[in-house]
Amino acid sequence: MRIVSVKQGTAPIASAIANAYIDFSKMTASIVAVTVEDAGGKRATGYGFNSNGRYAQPGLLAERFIPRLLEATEAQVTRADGTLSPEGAWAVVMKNEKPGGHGERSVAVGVLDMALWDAAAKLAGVPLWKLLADRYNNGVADQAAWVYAAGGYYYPGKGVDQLVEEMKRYLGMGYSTVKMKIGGAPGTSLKDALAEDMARIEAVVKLLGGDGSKLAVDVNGRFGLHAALTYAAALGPMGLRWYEEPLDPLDYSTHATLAEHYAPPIATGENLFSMQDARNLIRHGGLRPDRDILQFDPALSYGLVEYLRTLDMLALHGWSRRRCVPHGGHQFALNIAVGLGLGGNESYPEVFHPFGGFADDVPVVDSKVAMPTIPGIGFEAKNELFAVFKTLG
Ligand SMILES: O=C([O-])CC(=O)C(=O)O
Ligand SMILES: [Mg+2]
Repeated sequence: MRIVSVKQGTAPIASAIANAYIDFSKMTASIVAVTVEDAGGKRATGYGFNSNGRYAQPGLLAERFIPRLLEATEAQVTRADGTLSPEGAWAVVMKNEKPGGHGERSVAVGVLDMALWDAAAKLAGVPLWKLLADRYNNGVADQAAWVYAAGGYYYPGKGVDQLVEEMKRYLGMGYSTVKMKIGGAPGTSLKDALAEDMARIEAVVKLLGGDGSKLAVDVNGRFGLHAALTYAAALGPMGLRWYEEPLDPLDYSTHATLAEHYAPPIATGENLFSMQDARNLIRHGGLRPDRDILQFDPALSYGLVEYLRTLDMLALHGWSRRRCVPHGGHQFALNIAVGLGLGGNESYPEVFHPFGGFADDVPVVDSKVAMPTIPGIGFEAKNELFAVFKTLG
């Protein structure tokens, strides 16, 4: 195996939406194309991008990670059976990088990792979910992935009626579980913010036939312990699907305190970018393996090579993979969910296009989505996204 070329670009995913912590008015994503050639001269180009929420990483890619990948020897990127080794490539790009302090280099490495897995599956002539099932899951893949519709963002002039209309559209698309943002009411007291959010939440739960277990709410890490507990007291009786990122993602002991006071599921992890950070959450966050949801996003956190380490760590700590529902609503995590037997995947029916969303013409039925059978991650079956990759030449 030989790395032939690596190209990178930056694509906009800006929009007027906001969560409780940031708006997306200047959001960008890195895109890469990695061309690989096997010993028989067969070439494949894999594509990668970074998940929403972190900006494009052109500097880190150009200065460190792409040059290292281009300098990799054939032996370094080849497995014993002659196939492409994303693990070997990972070790090459991470050479001379100290542990800890992950910053956003995990985002840059994740973009390359995604492209390498896409190329590996294309060279093998199989969809990535199948390659993963065969290599790491005893050949067992799920038939489909459970997906939920994430949205319910704050948007200028958006009131409760528009929020309910948006959620109604998701139900019409085949989703049965939806997610909305909370905790973002600007400039109000905690009491007023809670009253406003409860009105929004109650309107959506009413649309869901009164079934709170079909609604997740997402704070995007905005609350401190007092606000998190105040909301927890109000949300508890509603039996929501989960209460997401109520606290700063790195404040583990405060999660443990919240978990003592809030019995229904808590979800977090989308802003933890390494196996070690994930392990600290598991060790110190007081989360409960029988109900809580782990949202580590392989595209933001050094890619699938690192995510495999995270899954091993979870197994050692007695956590099932079914508790993992990655953040990011992208096809990469969808392949991982199906091929490795996770609990499901996020989906963004109306935001973060064209990076969010799955293959064209694959309908969501009963909140489940099946996988295309084309080789690789499936980008070629998603026209709008593939058009963006084609700009790399
Ligand atoms: O709004 C965001 O940053 C995305 C997010 O939290 C999610 O999809 O769970
Ligand atoms: Mg979130």
